[in-house]
Amino acid sequence: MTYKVKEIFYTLQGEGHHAGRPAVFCRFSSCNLWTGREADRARAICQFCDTDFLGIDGPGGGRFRTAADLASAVACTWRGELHARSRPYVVCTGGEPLLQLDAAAIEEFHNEGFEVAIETNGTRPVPPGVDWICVSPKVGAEFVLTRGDELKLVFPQRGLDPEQFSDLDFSSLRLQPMDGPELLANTRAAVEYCLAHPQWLLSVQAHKLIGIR
Ligand SMILES: C[S@@+](CC[C@H](N)C(=O)[O-])C[C@H]1O[C@@H](n2cnc3c(N)ncnc32)[C@H](O)[C@@H]1O
Ligand SMILES: Nc1nc2[nH]cc(C(=O)O)c2c(=O)[nH]1
Ligand code: SF4
Ligand SMILES: [Mg+2]
Repeated sequence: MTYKVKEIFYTLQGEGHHAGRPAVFCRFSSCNLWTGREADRARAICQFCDTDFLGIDGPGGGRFRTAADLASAVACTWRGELHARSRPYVVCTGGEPLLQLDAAAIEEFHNEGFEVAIETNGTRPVPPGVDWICVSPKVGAEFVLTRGDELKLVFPQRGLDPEQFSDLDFSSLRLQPMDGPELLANTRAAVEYCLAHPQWLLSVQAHKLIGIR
């Protein structure tokens, strides 16, 4: 299996439950809910995406012929010291990582000593072995991943009531204001929602505020 990867970089997780945690981000190319081309955005199922995931031309990106090659590139990107309190951490994202991430890659990440997290839109099943599953459902897309660790809902989405999701089997529920022209209003609405529904915690995209990737 060849893996197509847009970029691999070391930064802090900016979002959700693990915000602030150092991680290697492995951004897989392509998504099943948008082509990634601006010309197609208005017809896409997911229209608010904040990410360039097209191609393999980002820092550390490329085609990796084997799972071991991919894991080795991720391991080379980790810059933290080894410490008993924390294992190296890789966040598999995209695009939609579940179009490519398979059991072999997860096993090789583990062999390199990594804890493996995923950011997914919830339309595909997760192979076994992933240590932290963060699901972010999109209105109009199928939704098969009804359990995981973290449900991170971009808010607001037209026709989507967070309470549709609050009884599902996730230990962490997050509302993340939709970035874009309405970010300020969306943030205010998300704050109000969390104040009234304390089962939901706010997720701000901290990396954007502090100017890291
Ligand atoms: C770029 S996506 C890649 C992973 C996967 N395709 C997904 O949608 O979960 C990573 C995270 O960014 C969130 N996201 C994308 N665009 C956003 C935006 N405009 N505002 C806030 N969050 C956004 C997604 O919902 C997801 O939680
Ligand atoms: N710092 C940082 N944190 C993130 N958390 C989820 C991200 C993503 O694009 O999946 C992301 C990202 O792109 N950068
Ligand atoms: S599902 Fe994720 S990667 Fe795909 S377009 Fe939406 S936010 Fe972007
Ligand atoms: Mg991002």
